[in-house]
Amino acid sequence: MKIFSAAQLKKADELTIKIQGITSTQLMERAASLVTNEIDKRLQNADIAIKIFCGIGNNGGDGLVIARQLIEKGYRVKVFVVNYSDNRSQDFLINYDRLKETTNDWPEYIKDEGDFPEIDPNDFVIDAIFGIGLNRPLEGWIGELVTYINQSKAFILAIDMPSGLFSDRVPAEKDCLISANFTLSFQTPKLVFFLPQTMDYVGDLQVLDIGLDRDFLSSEKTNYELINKHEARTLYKPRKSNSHKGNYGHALVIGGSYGKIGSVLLSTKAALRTGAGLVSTFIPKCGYNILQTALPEAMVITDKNEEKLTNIDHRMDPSVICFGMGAGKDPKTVEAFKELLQKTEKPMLIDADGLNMISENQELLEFLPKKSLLTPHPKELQRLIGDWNDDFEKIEKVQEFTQSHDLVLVLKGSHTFVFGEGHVYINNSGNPGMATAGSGDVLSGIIAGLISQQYSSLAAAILGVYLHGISGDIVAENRSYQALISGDIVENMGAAFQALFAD
Ligand SMILES: NC(=O)C1=CN([C@@H]2O[C@H](COP(=O)(O)OP(=O)(O)OC[C@H]3O[C@@H](n4cnc5c(N)ncnc54)[C@H](OP(=O)(O)O)[C@@H]3O)[C@@H](O)[C@H]2O)[C@H](O)CC1
Ligand SMILES: [K+]
Repeated sequence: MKIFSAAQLKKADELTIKIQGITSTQLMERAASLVTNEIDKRLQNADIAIKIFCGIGNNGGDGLVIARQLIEKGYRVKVFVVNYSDNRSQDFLINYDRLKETTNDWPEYIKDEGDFPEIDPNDFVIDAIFGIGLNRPLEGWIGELVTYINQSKAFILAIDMPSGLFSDRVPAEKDCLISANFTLSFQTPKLVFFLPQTMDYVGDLQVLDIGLDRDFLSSEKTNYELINKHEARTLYKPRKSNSHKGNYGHALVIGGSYGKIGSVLLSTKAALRTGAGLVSTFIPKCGYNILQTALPEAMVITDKNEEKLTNIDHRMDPSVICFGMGAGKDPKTVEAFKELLQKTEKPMLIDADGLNMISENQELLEFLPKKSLLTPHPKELQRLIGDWNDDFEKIEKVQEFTQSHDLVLVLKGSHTFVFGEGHVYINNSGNPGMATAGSGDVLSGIIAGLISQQYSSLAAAILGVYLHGISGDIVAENRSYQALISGDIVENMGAAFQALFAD
């Protein structure tokens, strides 16, 4: 699902009105009706006090339509106009009059702190104060009102955007903005719904298709795409029955050091569970019996050193090398990594200590094969490209870094972001239970397992991240977040592939 900017959505709005021969009032009615239906579905005529705070623009207009429709369905609704300006949008005015024809309980006006209404923790608050038209931080009493609403502890549903949240920048420390329990947003999600600094203001999210012009939505260019099942499914390559393990490549996982052999085991098993034809590992001698016992399906080559990697003489021509997990940072290992880079042409996946070695020896970057994949978590990223002021600057820095070195970068997080070929793919599977030891090793193995099967680095990263998340969701469903361990993600890869095609 593409992610558009506020300006692009406004353009879509205007185009839709023209092409479909409707008025903006009819489009507002259509959009707001979808919200009313979602509310009605969940409330089931519950006798709950609904308090709708309406701005004076079209977000407010939505709120007025929702109020009228909920009143017509018999709900107990009270409307407050947040009178932060004397301008009124056309559609606000039209719906203000329509609301007054529907009820004798006319909207109350809020003009300053003195007008703030009582809000009970059991109330259901609808935030229709600002949407994508927000163009400056909330000032004075408007900011106070938003803070007051948050402090009420009432359930807050935000329409289109939590008020005070910009669609194109993170809020300043002092900014006031609605902290919604739920956001119903129109047509496409906004980038700020997925950034670490802003996603918590959104709460649970549902995107409502308000029928904006399809041609515009499919032809309009954007660098950001949300990856759900539909997008992941299009990347999947079915298997021919007439095939053999050679068709699915031979991955080589290189890593491990004394006491950290488990990470290599997790990556190797994940690559096999993802469908790699053959997987070999190159590890220090201390890991030999462990690997051969724990995973008979994998082959093992050992370094001459007992405890760490000192000379990676693998004598193979692997489809893909996955390097770094558990490798440690001994100078001899760094030297061995450098020699490995210099003799490898095919894209490599570099994770964990491999990333830290590059961070501490940036000259290694020039030896990285093109289209190689880096899979940092935020801390490893900071060591690699330096710090950033906010999530937008972070995205710009990663974009610049990946394009200048022709790399793919997987930035792990509650929404993992995949950067490649100038685009940003935002993963929409996974859960907090996956923040557990070894989860990153498993992800690296999954991605390497896909590259081994001739997926491009970028496709393997996008599909691999999605499947990793789906597998984790299946585990969390059956075992809870707390009990999820990374080996479960490996074991549930089959169910993840099946889930890709379940409707
Ligand atoms: N296609 C769609 O997505 C549809 C969206 N709809 C809804 O329309 C809003 C966007 O409505 P808009 O009128 O453009 O803007 P807002 O309602 O968000 O804001 C109203 C005006 O408020 C002023 N403003 C902005 N920031 C502040 C601030 N910090 N303090 C005070 N006032 C502020 C600004 O006007 P100015 O003249 O002051 O600049 C805004 O214009 C969208 O979010 C949806 O809810 C349609 O209903 C259906 C289609
Ligand atoms: K809003």
